[in-house]
Amino acid sequence: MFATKTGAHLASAITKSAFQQRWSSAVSTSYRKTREMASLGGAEHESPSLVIFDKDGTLLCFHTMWIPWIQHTAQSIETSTGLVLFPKIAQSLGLCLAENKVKPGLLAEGTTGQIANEISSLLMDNGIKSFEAREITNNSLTNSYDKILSTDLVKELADTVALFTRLKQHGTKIAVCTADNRKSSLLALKRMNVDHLVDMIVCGDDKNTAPKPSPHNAIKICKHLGVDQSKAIMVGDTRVDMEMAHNAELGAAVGVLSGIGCKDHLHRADVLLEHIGHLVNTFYENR
Ligand SMILES: O=C(O)COP(=O)(O)O
Repeated sequence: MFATKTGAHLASAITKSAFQQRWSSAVSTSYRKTREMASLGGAEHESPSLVIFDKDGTLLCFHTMWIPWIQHTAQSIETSTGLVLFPKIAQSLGLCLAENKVKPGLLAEGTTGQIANEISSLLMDNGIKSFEAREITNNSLTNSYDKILSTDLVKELADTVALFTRLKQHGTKIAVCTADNRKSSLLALKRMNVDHLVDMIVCGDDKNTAPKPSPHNAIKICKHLGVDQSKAIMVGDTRVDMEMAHNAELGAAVGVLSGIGCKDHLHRADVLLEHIGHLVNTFYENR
């Protein structure tokens, strides 16, 4: 019902702003067609029953929170080891120091567990024993977490309260599926004033979960909320968000350009939006 697989390639030949207009109209046309066909067949147009949101880069500005986090972590590791490692850590996780921007990579797409493994391996490659490497990494990551949680590094990318309220008025369930830990995810949703509007949250450090792009978490959310996978859509800013949606056979993979991924990185998106503020216009008949 939500599959709007219009060609991502259409975009490549046109300029950015023209591209954005063309792309959204191409998407709407295709989506309209799907709806028209559905109503010709006597079926009512159906809006998504569930929207699964990625958190960082989709609801919140990625860079505002995660650049200070990795900077604190690297600083603490350098203090513990006496080695200059920040450039190597940045490179291995996908932080571009020249632009001070997070690029696609583990920092943007991985869980804290995956990031910890990467940093530990890097410390071992630099002569630190395995046990010590893990201990230094874990302590540095935890201290850095505590540091950023005590500051207000939540920068919203759209009016989340308005969007979530609108979705609820349409009877749509809302879930958040993030690589981030539960503690900071809950705090972020609370700071955004939307914690009471979210039906389910799946986080990177939850038991019985699997990192994106595994379909596991998306399927788990659909089952728990009693929604058929084809009636759910996934909204995210990275390749793994799009791949999780396809792997779980969700109704649509919706890419947003407000985070890490550019249009090339998000080439598997069925629908590409500037930011989540355009979601209702794209997917709902009565806005
Ligand atoms: O915590 C991260 O690194 C990414 O989190 P996200 O899955 O919400 O984008």
